[in-house]
Amino acid sequence: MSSTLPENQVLAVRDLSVRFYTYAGVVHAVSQAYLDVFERETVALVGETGCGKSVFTKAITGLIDPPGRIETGQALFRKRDGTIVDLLKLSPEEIREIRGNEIAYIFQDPSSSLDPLYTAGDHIAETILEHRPITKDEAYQEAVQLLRDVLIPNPEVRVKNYPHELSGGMRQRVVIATAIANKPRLLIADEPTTNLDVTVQAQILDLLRGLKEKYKMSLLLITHNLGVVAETADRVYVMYGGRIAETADVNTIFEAPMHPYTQLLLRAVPNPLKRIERLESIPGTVPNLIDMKPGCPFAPRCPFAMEICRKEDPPRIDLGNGHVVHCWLHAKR
Ligand SMILES: Nc1ncnc2c1ncn2[C@@H]1O[C@H](COP(=O)(O)OP(=O)(O)OP(=O)(O)O)[C@@H](O)[C@H]1O
Ligand code: NI
Repeated sequence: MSSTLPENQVLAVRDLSVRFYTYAGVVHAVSQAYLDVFERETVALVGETGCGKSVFTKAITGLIDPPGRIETGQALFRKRDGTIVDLLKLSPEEIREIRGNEIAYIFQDPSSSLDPLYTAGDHIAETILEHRPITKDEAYQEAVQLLRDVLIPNPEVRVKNYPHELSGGMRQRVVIATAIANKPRLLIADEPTTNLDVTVQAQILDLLRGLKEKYKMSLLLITHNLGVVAETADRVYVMYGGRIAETADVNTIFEAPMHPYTQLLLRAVPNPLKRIERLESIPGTVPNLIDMKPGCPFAPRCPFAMEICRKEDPPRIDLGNGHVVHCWLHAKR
């Protein structure tokens, strides 16, 4: 692939493979994965636990540590100044300059991203001062404004609060305020509502949607929750066993899914807007990604699996309008 991007594209990941070299064997966490994010869109990455969602997004933000290794891939990113960089080729200093700045990351476990010894304001100001040459006073003033943006009441008071003085929902709002402190072009949110109660979940999602518009960001949302996908996403990538199984716009995914895994996911949650459930209701177990053999990772659970599915990696079938499925069932024979 060349190192240019269409003007409205923020991110293009191609052929990303990440492995972990463990004593138990080689974990094929992500294999030949890809993803596009265009300006101001919300992209959802969905799939069962352990399918590689977090490793995928950590890889493109330089957060894979040994024994993990990026084996192949390219992740082109358009910076604010218009230049295009391959995130996978940057030095640790260069990627640190982008992370928390042009690309912000909300981690799966929000409580662990706040240090109990620092106030809400400290967290936000630190992120600002890491990337921008302004004074400490100015950074704390911005922190108050950011807390207001994430709809925390009495931000002048809250800015001085320590994490233990805040509720779970408030803590997540502080995490979000920190993430948007430098006006990122791309916000990656990894299960941003896990461990929050249902009403707070809805508020946090509303907040993210509002901030995305206000700050003109793109949002890459990792989730198990199809209700969240239906309400929030423009386009969807379904992952299974470290691979992309299917991608399409959100309506196509819900109305005309082509991959048997996507179809089963939707059957497990008949009305995604009404019944918000996790995706664990499909028979069989999630694949073991250790020492994977060729063939479709879903074949052992697939009701339609054919002989070839167990032997050869599925082909990429382009159905048009951005709908792509990786499945032997749809190959021309
Ligand atoms: N540091 C590590 N060492 C070894 N294996 C790892 C490491 N980190 C992740 N893995 C493995 O990589 C695979 C993908 O993990 P990942 O965390 O990306 O899944 P996920 O889709 O984000 O799951 P969840 O929905 O539970 O967050 C899993 O098999 C996991 O065990
Ligand atoms: Ni994860």
